Amino acid sequence: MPSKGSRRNPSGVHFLADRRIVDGLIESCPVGDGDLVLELGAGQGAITVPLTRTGAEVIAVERDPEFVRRLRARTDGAARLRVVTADIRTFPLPAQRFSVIASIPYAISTTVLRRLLTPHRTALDRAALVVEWGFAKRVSAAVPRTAELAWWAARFTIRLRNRVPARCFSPAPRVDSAHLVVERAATGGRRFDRALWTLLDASYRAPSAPLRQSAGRVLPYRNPHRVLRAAGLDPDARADTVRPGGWADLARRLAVDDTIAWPPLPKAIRE
Ligand SMILES: C[S@@+](CC[C@H](N)C(=O)[O-])C[C@H]1O[C@@H](n2cnc3c(N)ncnc32)[C@H](O)[C@@H]1O
Repeated sequence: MPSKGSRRNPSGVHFLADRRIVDGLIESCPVGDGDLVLELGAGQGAITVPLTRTGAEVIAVERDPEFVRRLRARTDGAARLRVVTADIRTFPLPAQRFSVIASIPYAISTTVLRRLLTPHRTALDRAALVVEWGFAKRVSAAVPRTAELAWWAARFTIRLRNRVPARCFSPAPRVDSAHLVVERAATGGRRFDRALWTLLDASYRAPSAPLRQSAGRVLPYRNPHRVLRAAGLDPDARADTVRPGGWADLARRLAVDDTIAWPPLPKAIRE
């Protein structure tokens, strides 16, 4: 969502105007009775209203008081809906498991994904998101470009489901968007997280170095070849060519080796 308004679009907001996109989002992230779902940037309710029919408990967050007023009027009487006037960059996220279904503002996509995916104790289960097309390509790339993207992709599967053409919004933005699906992957607890982050941090500091050298720096083994090969990784490959599943496999193997004392996670990942 381009943030600057224009004469044609004073609020700068692009509302979803294609019901098939909304239905597809909800279908890709099934929620129902007993589930908690957050909508981040609810606008005037294009997604909120169909969400109220799923039976899930819905928290719709929107910072624009006028949109909140209209949304409350439109959903008056919806039993399991809470419409909250808040900033999604600071709104406290639930400690209990939750899903997110939302068309998030382009300008703060990284901030929103970081809040949802970076903390190692995040309670996010699944998400179906409409995001800007280029952003979706970056976060769902088979080979992540940064340690943070690799951290996200090793702990969650992130799939670009389909293109959402600009014409599906009113008014239409300048660029297309994408429907992104995020699902928690089976990982392995605190030691897994520590091993994973330590490997990623070391490797992405020297992304063009061979894996045996960069990962080898944090492995206590004199010869890291064997453990890398056992995880299906080529010790001579560049560290920044490893796929998220490869990092996860390696971290899982190393996490069970009690002789390794992994450093604590940095503050940015603990919180
Ligand atoms: C792309 S629009 C989506 C609106 C609606 N969900 C839809 O699909 O039609 C994003 C919404 O996020 C709201 N928004 C932008 N920045 C926000 C923030 N920091 N906190 C809360 N809401 C925000 C905008 O006011 C807008 O309603």
